[in-house]
Amino acid sequence: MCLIARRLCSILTWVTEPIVDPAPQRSGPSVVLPARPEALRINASTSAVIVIDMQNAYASKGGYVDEAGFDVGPAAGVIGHIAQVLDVARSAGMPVIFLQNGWDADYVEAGTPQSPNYHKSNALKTMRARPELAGKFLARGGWDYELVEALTPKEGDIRVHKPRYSAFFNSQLDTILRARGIRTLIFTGIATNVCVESTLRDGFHLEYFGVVLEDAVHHLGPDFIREASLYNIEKFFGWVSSLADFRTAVGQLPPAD
Ligand SMILES: NC(=O)N/C=C\C(=O)O
Repeated sequence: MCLIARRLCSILTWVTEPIVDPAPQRSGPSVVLPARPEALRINASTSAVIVIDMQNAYASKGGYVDEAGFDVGPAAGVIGHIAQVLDVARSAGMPVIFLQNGWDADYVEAGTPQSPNYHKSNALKTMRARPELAGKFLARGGWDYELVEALTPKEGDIRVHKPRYSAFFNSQLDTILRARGIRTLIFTGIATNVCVESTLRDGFHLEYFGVVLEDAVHHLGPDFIREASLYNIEKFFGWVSSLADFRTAVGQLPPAD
């Protein structure tokens, strides 16, 4: 009943609210993606799916966030939802960009005690508190840093390394997006309230239109933080949509060659 009401609400919003168009000069077919607070017009060449940090560190038992005491249980469902988003995007020829969070194996990129990251990173703090874990978390080349097997990139997908929460900081992301004329970023991944939100916020300041698919992300912390993050995004920084609406909308685009 609740689901039907939400779906009805999303359709009504779509019909009554204006449609935001991030790339009015585009050519070729486009579709309307229902979202809160307004629907957006998108197409395959000016949009990209951004997959934030779907690494063993964030989504697997025995990875960093599990060892640091966060709940990774819901990540399994999110992996399945992201896989569906990626299938739909690839079929339409929409770029898929995987972000991977972490540092070099010697942790030079992680920073010294003069870096806030050294003090706030729960990966670094957990390794300092438990020396038997030293070198295990988020080091390039290790299992923890790798993407979960179910989301192994396919031909044509792009991988981008990032050393801080925002994927725009000290990474190639902005250059890669600009070189392709991408204006709209469809966000999936972990964590809603940390790297997803940080990246969407920085994207907002760089003039990107950020849309979170609310059932293809997972948060770190209590459930209220998910609500707070989605509220912030819907109200101030971007738009909130869902896997079902993405599938229905983007599924109407012609298949990629
Ligand atoms: N991917 C993330 O949202 N990461 C959050 C915390 C961390 O990397 O320590």
